[in-house]
Amino acid sequence: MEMTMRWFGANADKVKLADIAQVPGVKGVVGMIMDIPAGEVWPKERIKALKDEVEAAGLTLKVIESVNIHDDIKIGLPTRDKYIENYKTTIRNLAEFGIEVICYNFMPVFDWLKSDLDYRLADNSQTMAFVAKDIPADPQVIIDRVQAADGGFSLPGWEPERLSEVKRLFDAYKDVDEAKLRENFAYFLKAIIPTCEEVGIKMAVHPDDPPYPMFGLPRVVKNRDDLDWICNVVDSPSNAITLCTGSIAEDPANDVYAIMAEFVKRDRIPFAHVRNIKFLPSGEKDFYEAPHKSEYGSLDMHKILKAMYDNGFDGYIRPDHGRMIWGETGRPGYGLFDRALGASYLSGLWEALEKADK
Ligand SMILES: O=C(O)[C@@H](O)[C@@H](O)[C@H](O)[C@H](O)CO
Repeated sequence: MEMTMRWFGANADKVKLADIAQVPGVKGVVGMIMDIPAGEVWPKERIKALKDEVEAAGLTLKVIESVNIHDDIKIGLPTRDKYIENYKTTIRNLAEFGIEVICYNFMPVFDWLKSDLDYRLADNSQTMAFVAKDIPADPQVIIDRVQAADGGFSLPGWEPERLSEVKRLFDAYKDVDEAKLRENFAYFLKAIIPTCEEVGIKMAVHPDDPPYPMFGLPRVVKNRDDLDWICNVVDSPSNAITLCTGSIAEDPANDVYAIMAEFVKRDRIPFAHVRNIKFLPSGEKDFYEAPHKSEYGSLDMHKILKAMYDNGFDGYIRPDHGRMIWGETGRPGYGLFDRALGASYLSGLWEALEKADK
């Protein structure tokens, strides 16, 4: 297991690499080049510059999150082949600089969705929440809300230039139902996984967040059976999963512990986002993002890490969204302090699992 933290790049993150390097247990960063639009090739010199910068801080760069998938691929337009070729070039370029895992998602239009980016806990820490009745019927309302609360940092998957086109995008998806989205997903995987195998990269899909349809858009990475379908559609260790415990557990019907155990055992989880959520009494699927430690949320983090440990997990972990605490401001979910506490806590649990085993 190697502990990492996500970093958005010097121009896009308030958190400094030097600060991440001081977090006990954290060995690497999960990197990103925010200004390359989905569909374009990541040039070698940009990747090299990122890697050099990360390594100069004493950290490793083995995981990229995300190389986003152009909507034309998800919609299945004829232009998709051009974007798939670009994606393959990016895979080759990343492999050349030692990248092992690419995290991505296959959600139409939006990345993750929350109703509240400034949800206050009793201790006045600031977190994010999903309360179904507060999700407006008009997606534009939620876009405006996210952009008003993003702390001045465009949130991953919520880049203003894409979302300005949201009406056109919704229209383009009108004939894409779940079966069609799956077909387009299979087409994409069949095209890129041979390249991944050749260069030694694992593509690791992130579960839909939340793991059920939103705004009438289909979703196909929602539960155990979807993950099984993905693993089987191209049966290769290069076709893998970023298991995000928070996202998958947002549907109480999903057994996060069993899903983790099964897919680690099948050697399909090279990267995990480990976070806790706390269900709210207001609705079956309402929750807020809790501090990582088990006692604050609805998930048992020891049980999650034990499912990973017992089944031979040897990939990368990162703490996930943290609260804003101690006066910190910045990109919602991605401050330094609470994620550092999360990383430390998860590392401690992992040490205990290792020692109990000896
Ligand atoms: O919620 C988050 O912040 C992340 O987990 C996602 O933005 C994640 O990076 C993507 O869904 C993967 O492409």
